[in-house]
Amino acid sequence: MRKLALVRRPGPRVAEGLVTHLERSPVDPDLALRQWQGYVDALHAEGWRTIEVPPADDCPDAVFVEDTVVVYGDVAVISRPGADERKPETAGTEQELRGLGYRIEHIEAPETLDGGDVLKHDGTVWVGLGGRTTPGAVDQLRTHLAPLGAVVVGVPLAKVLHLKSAVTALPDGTVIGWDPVVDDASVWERYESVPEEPGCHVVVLDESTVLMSSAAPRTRARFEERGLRVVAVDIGELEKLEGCVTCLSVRLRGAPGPTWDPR
Ligand SMILES: CN(C)C(=N)NCCC[C@H](N)C(=O)O
Repeated sequence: MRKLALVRRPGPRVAEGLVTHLERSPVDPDLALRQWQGYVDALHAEGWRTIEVPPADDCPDAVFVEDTVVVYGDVAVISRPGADERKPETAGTEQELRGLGYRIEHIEAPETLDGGDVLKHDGTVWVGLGGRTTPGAVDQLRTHLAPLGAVVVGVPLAKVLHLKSAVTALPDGTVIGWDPVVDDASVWERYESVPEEPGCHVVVLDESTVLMSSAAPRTRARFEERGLRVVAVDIGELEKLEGCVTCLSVRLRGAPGPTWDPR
């Protein structure tokens, strides 16, 4: 697996980020930046290289770079974020992925899609249909990804911001979720619930390693019991803005395109 990820450092207005399903609590921008740096350092320590997307400092939520794109194989589908404040965030991501040789597609108006609603595993792409992503955008995504063999499935989402606020997948494909915010766990053949909300978000670093929040120690212990190695990071300031570990990067694991330039 190629270990390369896009990240975007938090801007000066990060504390003004959107909150939808949480009570707003004060965010310390300096601590948020240090925690983001800790996340990036953890990726580097695990052998990942990172590329910083140019800042979008007028957009408080720009650090949640995952929401700006869906990358599958050599295609990058640039999102059209559901929140108007976030729409300008996509330009920098597009510029970076175009430079890397990805084939660029777009979610077109009036439809909207946030990358945080998209969970991929082994050829299946589940897309949460909640407050940010529309059914028409799921159809557009299917049009772009079906030629690559992906099966794109819309799933209900009412209780949280994004699909990946509720569920993510372990390296073996087991989907893990925090039951109180999962609308319909029967969507997944292999589903397991975890005991803590921040525990349902993992970033797969390799076949036996996951990155997760340090705010879920009981879930961490469970993952370790099943033989996974866990890298835990404190991203508390970003969690106050409904962020999680997945939102802070776009992992570029797919097959390189014909014009791929590893830089
Ligand atoms: C999987 N998740 C949760 C994400 N990919 N993104 C989180 C975005 C949070 C931001 N304050 C917002 O409201 O847009």
